[in-house]
Amino acid sequence: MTTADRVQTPAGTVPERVPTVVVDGVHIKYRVNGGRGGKASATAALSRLISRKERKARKTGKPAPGVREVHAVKGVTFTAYKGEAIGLIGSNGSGKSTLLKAIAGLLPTAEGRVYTQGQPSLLGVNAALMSDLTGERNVILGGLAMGMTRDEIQRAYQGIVDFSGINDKGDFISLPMRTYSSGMGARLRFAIAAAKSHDVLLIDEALATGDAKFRRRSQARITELRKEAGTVFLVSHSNSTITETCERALWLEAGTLRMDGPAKEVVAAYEAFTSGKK
Ligand SMILES: Nc1ncnc2c1ncn2[C@@H]1O[C@H](COP(=O)(O)OP(=O)(O)OP(=O)(O)O)[C@@H](O)[C@H]1O
Repeated sequence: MTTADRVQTPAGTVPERVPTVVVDGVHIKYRVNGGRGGKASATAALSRLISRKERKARKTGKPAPGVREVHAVKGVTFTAYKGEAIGLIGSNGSGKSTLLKAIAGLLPTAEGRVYTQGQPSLLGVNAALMSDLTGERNVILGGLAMGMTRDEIQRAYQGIVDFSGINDKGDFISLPMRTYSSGMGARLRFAIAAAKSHDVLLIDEALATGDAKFRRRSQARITELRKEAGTVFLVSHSNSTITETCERALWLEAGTLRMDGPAKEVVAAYEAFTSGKK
């Protein structure tokens, strides 16, 4: 632990801040096949797969002809600490979801490193639940995917259903998830993820689709999760959700970190930027 990890409080005590996520000069690039002049056809793609140029490009790390590169995150650096809830804000396509996926270990970095303490869990709008299975089966599936035992899931089951509010207006939990509205699906996914304590919980827009009552429940649960020793990251386009849920915010714009600081200050600067853009 270095002195940089300790903060001098006004009372003169020096509490230890435990870093949970360190993002160090991270660049993330996507490679997209296809583009112009029929090069995106299946035949062209297949021939590229076996072409010498492609193989050579892979060796040199440069994109092959017909492969476009999207530089989504450009040299982002920050440290997150235990007990923090951090909001990620920024315009569409600024790299928020990409950064979250990299912290979750789902995307490789082109440059730089991501270090995490403990197991990161990404809760996205598209979290891997099965739309043909009932909500009930998905609660079990989601619980198992998070490493819970069947007994633990059974004990948590009613709490998850109540938290999600899925059954508030009838017995929807026994219907396939494909019959749910996007808000209902997002609420169930959040309720499943919130049933367990996480070292690092990454939430991508899940709260935006809920109604006011559900948002209040979620905010209360996020506060508890932070107390249970975790770090929470929350991507949202709702500035009020960010200021109500997080005390720190990171503002990404075009892949770079524009600002990192107290959520209220960062959101105010971002709002000034977006209103000035109109
Ligand atoms: N699978 C992908 N393949 C290629 N490019 C991608 C892919 N996913 C995202 N991108 C590109 O990476 C950049 C960052 O996208 P990302 O989804 O991380 O932004 P975001 O800030 O989460 O956006 P939004 O607020 O619209 O959800 C964009 O230019 C986007 O087009």
